[in-house]
This record gives sequence, structure tokens and C-alpha cells, in this order.
Amino acid sequence: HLTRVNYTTLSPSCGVVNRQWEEAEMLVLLQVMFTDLDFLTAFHIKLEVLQNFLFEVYCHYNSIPFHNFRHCFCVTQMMYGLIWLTDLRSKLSRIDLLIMLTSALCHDLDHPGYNNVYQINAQTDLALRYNDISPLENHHCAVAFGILSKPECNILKNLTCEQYKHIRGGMIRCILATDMARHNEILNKFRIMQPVFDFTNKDHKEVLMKIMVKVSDISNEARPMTVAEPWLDCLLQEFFNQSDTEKLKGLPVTPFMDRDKVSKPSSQTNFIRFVLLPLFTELTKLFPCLEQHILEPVRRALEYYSDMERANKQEQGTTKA
Ligand SMILES: COc1ccc(NC(=O)[C@H](C)Nc2nc3c(cnn3-c3ccccc3C)c(=O)[nH]2)cc1
Ligand SMILES: [Zn+2]
Repeated sequence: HLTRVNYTTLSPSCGVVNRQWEEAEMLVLLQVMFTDLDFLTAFHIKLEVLQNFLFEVYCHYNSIPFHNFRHCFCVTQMMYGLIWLTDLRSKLSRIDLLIMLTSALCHDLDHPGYNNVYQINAQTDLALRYNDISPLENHHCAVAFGILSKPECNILKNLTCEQYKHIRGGMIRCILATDMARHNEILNKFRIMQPVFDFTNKDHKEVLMKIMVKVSDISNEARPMTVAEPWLDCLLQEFFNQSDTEKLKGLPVTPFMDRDKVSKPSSQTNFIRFVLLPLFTELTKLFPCLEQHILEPVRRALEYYSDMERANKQEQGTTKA
């Protein structure tokens, strides 16, 4: 299944060059993911309504360096790939798969490019509206259900009340779970469940669905380095925009966002070592087949950034000397 996010085209020299998917192509591929998982037949979704929904989602992502529609596509495509690779179709209900894919699609809707720490410190409208409690993630979820409240976009309109309540509860839990401030809370719960995981246990399934959305959300480094590395540059661009604004407004500046302090390789080696590897390792214990698909690429990425870190240190060493 679609495990590539780039599109290989024949260049005039007949060499093979990679180019990014166009936005229209990403919309078509998202439609294919929903149809491939039989969501249209299972939930009586008209293709036109799905297309309206996907287009509205596209329109509600902002043109910012990282948290844009391409990030939404990558996270949804990773979720789609993980569903097939782990054979989740045989372990979870189709409605739970719909919750996970739709949560991935909507998880960063209308992201402003400034994180929760900024929202709270700058006392923005979002922080005010959501009382400093995961303001961004609450907003992403509210925008998703704002889109679903339009009849022409409502892919949930033909569900029973029971099914709708289940999906709404699941999407709220999964989207709110993407707040990285809750990373350890959620991973620790999963660590306890993993050795005795029970696919018929509601609590176990809920934590697994959160973990799947979290893994998809921060999984850039599991992709080929030619795809992964540009994402880190985009992320740092967004983080530096924020820290520049914080400095201008006299707000506290987050160290790993400060362009004068952060070194790309060392921030990424820390992120891979302390955030990605523990999370991916735990999921791979439940689905061993993921070792080659997400764990090995991330180990290679750690090597790549560690080498870059060493090279930078030597370079600094010589210039200092
Ligand atoms: C526990 O909360 C955290 C932990 C780590 C980070 N971010 C980092 O350490 C640095 C900037 N690296 C990083 N951060 C990443 C990546 C993917 N998503 N992502 C990200 C983006 C926005 C907000 C939070 C995260 C983790 C990635 O590949 N690298 C941000 C928040
Ligand atoms: Zn995200």
C-alpha cells in the first residue's frame, strides 16, 4: 500500500527524480485511503460528501512551514500504512479504524504555527477559550466537528446515534492525545497494557488508538531521509518564527526553539533517543512486523544525525583552535 509520499517522475534526461505530491494529488490519495478501507460502503458515505469533507479539511489547514496540509497528508498516510501493516482490520472494528484515520486527518486543523506554550504565555483567544487546557488540540477538534456540522461535508450523517457518539468520543480522545505535554502519561499507560494487551478490552483499545495517532503524528524520521530531513527544516522554521515573536513580545523563549541556541542535529538526536525510540519500541513489541518499517529507519536516522553532530563538533573544534 501507499508507503511513499513522493512521486517519481521521468525527468527529460530520463533519470529518476523525486518531486512532492501536488495538493490535488494528495486529496485524491486521501479519498483512495477512505474508499480502500471500505468506509464508504460500511458507513453509507456518498463519494461527493467525502470529497466535500476532504476539500473543507484541506481549506482549513494554514500555509505555514510545518503544520500544513502536507503534514496532515503524511500523518494520515502513515496511519493508513500502519493499519495495513499491523492488520488492524482483523483486530479492531471498522468504526475504530474510521476514528483513527479521521483523527489523523483532522488532528492539526487550523494550526496557527504557534504552540500551546505560546498560546498560554501570550494569553491568546484560544488559551482564553480553552482555559489553558490543550488549547490547540481542543481547537483542532472543534474545527473538525464544525466542518462535520455542514450537511454537504458530513461523512457521519448516515450513522446511527450510537455510532455517531462512539466516533465523536473517539475522535475527541485521539485528537486531544496529540498534545505532546501528555506524551509520558499516554506512553506509560500503554507500557503497562502492552505485555497483557487485550483487543476486547475497551480501555486497552482506547490507549492503542491514541498511540497510533501519536506515532503517525511524529513519524517523519521513519521515512526516507530525503523526505524526513526537509520536514525537520520546516519544523525548525516554524519554531524559530515563534521564538522570534516571543523575543519581540518579551515572552519566555523555549530553548529548543531558539535559533541562537538550537543545533539541528543535537536536538534531533535527543528527540529520537528520548521520544521516538521509546514510543516506537513499545508499539513494535505489540506488532513485531513494524521493526523493519518504523524502528530500523529511525535507528538509521539516529546514526545520520549523530554523525552530523560529531562532524559539526569537529568543525567547531578546528575553527575554535
Ligand atoms: C515532550 O514534548 C516535546 C518533545 C520534543 C519536541 N520537539 C523536539 O524535541 C525537536 C524540536 N524535534 C522534533 N519535534 C518533532 C518532530 C516531529 N514532530 N515534532 C513535533 C512537532 C511539534 C510539536 C511537538 C513535536 C514533538 C521531530 O522529528 N523532531 C517538542 C515537544
Ligand atoms: Zn501534527
